[in-house]
Amino acid sequence: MEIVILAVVIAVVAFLAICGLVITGRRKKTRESRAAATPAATTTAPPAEPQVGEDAETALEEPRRTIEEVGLPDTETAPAPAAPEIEIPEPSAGRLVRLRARLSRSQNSLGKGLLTLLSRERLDEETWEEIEDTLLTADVGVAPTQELVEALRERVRVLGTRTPEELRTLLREELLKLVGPDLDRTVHTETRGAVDRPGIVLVVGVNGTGKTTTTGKLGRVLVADGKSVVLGAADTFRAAAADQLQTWGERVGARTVRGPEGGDPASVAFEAVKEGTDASADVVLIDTAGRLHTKTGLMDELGKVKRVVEKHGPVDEVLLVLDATTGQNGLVQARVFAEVVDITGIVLTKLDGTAKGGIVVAVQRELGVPVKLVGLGEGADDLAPFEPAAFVDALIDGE
Ligand SMILES: Nc1nc2c(ncn2[C@@H]2O[C@H](COP(=O)(O)OP(=O)(O)OP(=O)(O)O)[C@@H](O)[C@H]2O)c(=O)[nH]1
Repeated sequence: MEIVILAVVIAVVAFLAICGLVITGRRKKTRESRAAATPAATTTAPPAEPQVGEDAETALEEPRRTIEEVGLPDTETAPAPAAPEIEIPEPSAGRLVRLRARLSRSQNSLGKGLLTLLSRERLDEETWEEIEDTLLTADVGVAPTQELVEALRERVRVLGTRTPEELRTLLREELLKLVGPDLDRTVHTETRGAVDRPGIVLVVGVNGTGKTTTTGKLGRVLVADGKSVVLGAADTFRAAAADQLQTWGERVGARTVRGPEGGDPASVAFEAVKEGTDASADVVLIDTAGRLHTKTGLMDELGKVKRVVEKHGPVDEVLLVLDATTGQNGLVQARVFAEVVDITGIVLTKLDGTAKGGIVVAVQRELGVPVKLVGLGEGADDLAPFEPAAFVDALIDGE
């Protein structure tokens, strides 16, 4: 009997031991699988709220490489920086006709306005006054306006009948007379006489009128005409102006001579002509500074540039750049510059952005110097030789 009891106790103990082992094993498995899931959640999902201070999570960083482990780029096989591409500028002939839409868009009020007034049933005193006002608003200037109105009145009176076609022809002829169809508008880029040096062109004007841009664009016109050009960045007061000019030059393969910022503009101008001569270039274009602080200051600066350059020989062209949108203010600037240097030609920029095309007439009268070039946009080839007939046609015909 005792033996039977002992056997039952052993059996019960053995059963309990087996059950205990199975439960422990299951718990362990559950813990392991939870542990496996947890790290993945902390690395990928961002914390719901940003945490700061001690609560902040430490940034997870990639293992850093030491300097020895970081390889240097293979300089021998790395591609060399591409040389800037040389552009082929558009030929300058006929540009005004091609860009005429730009002009007429902004000048509509002048030509169209005049034709509408002239086509009225009765050309009474009031109408003639309105015609005068239209011309004055377009900055034609007082004296030229009176001349035009008088000439038109007389011709309309003599003509008697007046069809729209006749009126258009009359207006065209009278406007053309004012603009001056016979003035010499050649930009003189060639040396006079048998001298072995490049033509010298000085570009002057108040900063912001488009002087540097015009110098760059003119360089392109000359390159398009088959000439070799050296640019002189004598506007040393603004480093960006020299950079700007150099960029223009690089685009057409023209070299730019520049000096240190704040350096002597005259010495840069002198060097530019010297380099142009040594390189047998056809033309040297010199961009000058136009700080209109005082007339004497300007006179000193520009006068010196001109004098120093003239050690190489006479300057062939002095172009004054004027912003057409500045109206009367442009005329005041023109007067000051004309007292300081002998201007031989005018460049009117931003004619695409103004309805005051009459400034062409006014400024020519003021200085007795022809408009030779006009700026009709910010594009590289938007500088056009000025052609009076194409200009007047654009005023009258509009778009
Ligand atoms: N719409 C229009 N913009 C022009 C024309 N000519 C020049 N500009 C713009 O006028 C701005 C001034 O031109 P710049 O050439 O920098 O003027 P700047 O007189 O040389 O002035 P600095 O460089 O300060 O000496 C630029 O944004 C030109 O693109 C033009 O004919 N039409």
